[in-house]
Amino acid sequence: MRNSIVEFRNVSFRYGAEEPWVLKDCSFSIHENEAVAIIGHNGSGKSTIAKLMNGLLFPQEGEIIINGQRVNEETVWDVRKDVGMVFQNPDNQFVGTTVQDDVAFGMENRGVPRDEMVKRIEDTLKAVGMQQYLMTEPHKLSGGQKQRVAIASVLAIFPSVLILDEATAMLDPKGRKEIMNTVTAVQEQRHLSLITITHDLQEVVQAERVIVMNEGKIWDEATPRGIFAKKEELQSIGLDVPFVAILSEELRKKGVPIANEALNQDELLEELWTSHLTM
Ligand SMILES: Nc1ncnc2c1ncn2[C@@H]1O[C@H](COP(=O)(O)OP(=O)(O)OP(=O)(O)O)[C@@H](O)[C@H]1O
Repeated sequence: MRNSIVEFRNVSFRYGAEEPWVLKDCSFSIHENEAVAIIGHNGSGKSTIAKLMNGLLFPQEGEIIINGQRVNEETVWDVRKDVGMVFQNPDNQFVGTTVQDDVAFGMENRGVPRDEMVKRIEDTLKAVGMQQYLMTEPHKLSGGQKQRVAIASVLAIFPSVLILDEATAMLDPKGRKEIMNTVTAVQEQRHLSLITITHDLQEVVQAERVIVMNEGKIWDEATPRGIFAKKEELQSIGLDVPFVAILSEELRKKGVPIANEALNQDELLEELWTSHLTM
């Protein structure tokens, strides 16, 4: 069993005493080197969870433990070293005038020695395929390149957890795929826990586990296969399911014996081939 890196224990949160509860009694864990997707309808509380994880917000009830440490005003700077976040809009995440300055910024704030900084800038930009853009001004980069630099800036702090909060939402399908491939490679290399908050079904399918939020509560958590088997229930809470899952269901209704839930085209073809052999 892998160690748990993030633990939410009966967490409830609201943005003000007069505001409605945004999260109510949420408990879950995320383990070392685990890739988890958090999904849910708009306003279900996903981004709030991300902000609670790195101490941008604090819960009114319950507790959040990151790497064994309870998140509060005293531990928040340690926690932020451990939990890196990349947001949706790359233009809001730049502070440096060159790519190099930008990656250096977070390290400067944390007092990383200069030689070490130079090494980390080189290593992290290489990890995200941006080493040739060291001196480029960020506004000259494409959306996907900007997100790669934002990821490098976070990785340079050596977090244990990387949160992507709709970080690929502004990219085209190719750009999304490239970013996710890069992040997956980095996750494996650095044994990171990866939390992807997303509406993109392809990203959900890539996760080991999916946490489904509905109206501020955890509605379910399971593997992508387990989650997408509940097609109608998911649709009833405003969520999409992959097209192959809908197609499989329709084929089943027409009498095609598809035994296992398919998550992509290749798996569905395999299922159809197997059922053809047994018919
Ligand atoms: N700063 C804020 N002040 C007051 N209410 C807020 C604030 N930020 C978010 N909320 C409310 O909290 C609820 C949850 O918002 P949150 O952004 O966590 O949802 P989400 O699941 O990430 O949504 P989306 O998929 O649209 O990004 C929403 O009802 C939202 O209006």
